[in-house]
Amino acid sequence: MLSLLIGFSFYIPAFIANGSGPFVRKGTPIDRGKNFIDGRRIFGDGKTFEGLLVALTFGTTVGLILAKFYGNWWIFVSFFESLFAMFGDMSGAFIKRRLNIPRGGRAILLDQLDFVIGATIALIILGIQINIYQFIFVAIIAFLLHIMTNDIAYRLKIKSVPW
Ligand SMILES: CC(C)=CCC/C(C)=C/CC/C(C)=C/CC/C(C)=C/COC[C@@H](COP(=O)(O)O)OC/C=C(\C)CC/C=C(\C)CC/C=C(\C)CCC=C(C)C
Ligand SMILES: Nc1ccn([C@@H]2O[C@H](COP(=O)(O)OP(=O)(O)OP(=O)(O)O)[C@@H](O)[C@H]2O)c(=O)n1
Ligand SMILES: [Mg+2]
Repeated sequence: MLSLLIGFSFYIPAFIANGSGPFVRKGTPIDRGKNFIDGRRIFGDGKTFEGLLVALTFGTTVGLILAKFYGNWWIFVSFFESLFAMFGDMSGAFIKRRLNIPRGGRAILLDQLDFVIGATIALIILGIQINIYQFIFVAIIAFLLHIMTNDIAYRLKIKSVPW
């Protein structure tokens, strides 16, 4: 059980990074409004440079706390993990646009896990061992937390959709 909690703690920067993006209401779309070859937006207006910046700032900041437990290089790990979490979030948006799901449209599992997959890739690149049980545990927690926090964010008017 302890190993599951330690595995979960590795993902806190990604959670905070993904959770802080929505505080940016209007921003500069990363795809600059351009369309992909299929005539639909590359990412859509939900992926902005400002959101990326806020996500990286908060994700890296939480690394200062993790560094107390895991050593200073976790400040870099948190930055790198937050960056990949946001790449995962952008990949999720890219896939949703290809599937003709509009910005803010629902994509169960993809919405909840896109940033977790991105963060996992970052941890693997950095050689941080995550076993399958830890990954499944984090994926379940992220799925549940995502549904709950999106509901809260919707009620708080932070998000225009509750997912
Ligand atoms: C992770 C740990 C150690 C504890 C979690 C404790 C907990 C359950 C806190 C409740 C969170 C809360 C009160 C949220 C308020 C509403 C909110 C700001 C939600 C964020 O937006 C929803 C969603 C957007 O996802 P999407 O872009 O993919 O649609 O955020 C995704 C949610 C998660 C990744 C699950 C984890 C969420 C958190 C750890 C808390 C939310 C993060 C913040 C409040 C960021 C802190 C930064 C600022 C600017 C205050
Ligand atoms: N790189 C990012 C990621 C998120 N956000 C903000 O956070 C909100 C919620 O993020 P998310 O749910 O991932 O985007 P959606 O609006 O659902 O758009 P999509 O369908 O493309 O996921 C977005 O609307 C946007 O305002 C942002 O500005 N920049
Ligand atoms: Mg979404």
